[in-house]
Amino acid sequence: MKNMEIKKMQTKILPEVENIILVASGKGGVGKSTVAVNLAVAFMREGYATGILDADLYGPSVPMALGLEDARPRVWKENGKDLMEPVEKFGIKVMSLGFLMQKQDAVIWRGPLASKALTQLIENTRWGKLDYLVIDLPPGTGDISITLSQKFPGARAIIVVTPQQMAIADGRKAAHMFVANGVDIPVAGIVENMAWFVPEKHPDEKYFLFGRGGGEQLANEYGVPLLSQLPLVADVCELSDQGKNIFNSGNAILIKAFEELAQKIDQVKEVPA
Ligand SMILES: Nc1ncnc2c1ncn2[C@@H]1O[C@H](COP(=O)(O)OP(=O)(O)OP(=O)(O)O)[C@@H](O)[C@H]1O
Repeated sequence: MKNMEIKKMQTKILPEVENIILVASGKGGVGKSTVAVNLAVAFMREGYATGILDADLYGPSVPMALGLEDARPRVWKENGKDLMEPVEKFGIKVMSLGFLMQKQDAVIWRGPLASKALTQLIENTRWGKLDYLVIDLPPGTGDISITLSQKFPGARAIIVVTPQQMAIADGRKAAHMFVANGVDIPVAGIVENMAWFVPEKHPDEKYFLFGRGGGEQLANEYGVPLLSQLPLVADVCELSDQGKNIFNSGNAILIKAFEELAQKIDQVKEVPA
């Protein structure tokens, strides 16, 4: 399919969004939401109008990572439809099903219902004009991720993995999801999170706690770039617990890594034909 046709299909659903980046992982806990949130902030800092959609219906962690647990979007009716305005934080527009649920609610929808709820969330949110919409997918390769990938044929994906071999096997499934099931989403590259640990008092030492080379191996297998290797830093966990982002940390390595990640993704805007 030609670039223009792909763009046109995407345009129908979100006409005012220029670029969609799907952030995926083969399994939970690898740092997918952390990467999605901080990538969105990095795009905003590059001067782009940016939004983030938390599509992880079963464990929406974006509101917490942004300190927005109690936020509620403005909702109004138009032509019988409930429309919503995203919540703003750090200059980015944020939408999550978490905003519409009580904290103790557990989402027990099965696939088709969950996909329908998400579709409504996407279509009824008034994002306004955006250069980038970052979508934090649920972990794994379930219905929601596949439905969403089919909805946005003009999107690009990044896959977050940790360096160990087991994680690579999961990352491979995520990468495969974007080329199978009638989905044809280009994988922009791999992000290896928790690649190594650097003790604060010994910044020259690197400890490869979870093995090494996994991100590179997956990137080579799929012929895509290894976009970034992010170290394991205690700050990350503490910051997200406090609703802060990497750019509040003063951690020069992480700040540079996210700036470069946003710039690399931005350099290759065109969808390959
Ligand atoms: N580079 C890092 N260094 C230290 N802690 C990290 C790093 N990346 C993520 N974390 C922490 O690991 C935990 C899991 O991260 P996160 O919620 O982003 O993972 P996830 O892949 O989105 O998981 P899930 O899909 O299950 O929600 C969080 O507490 C987060 O703060």
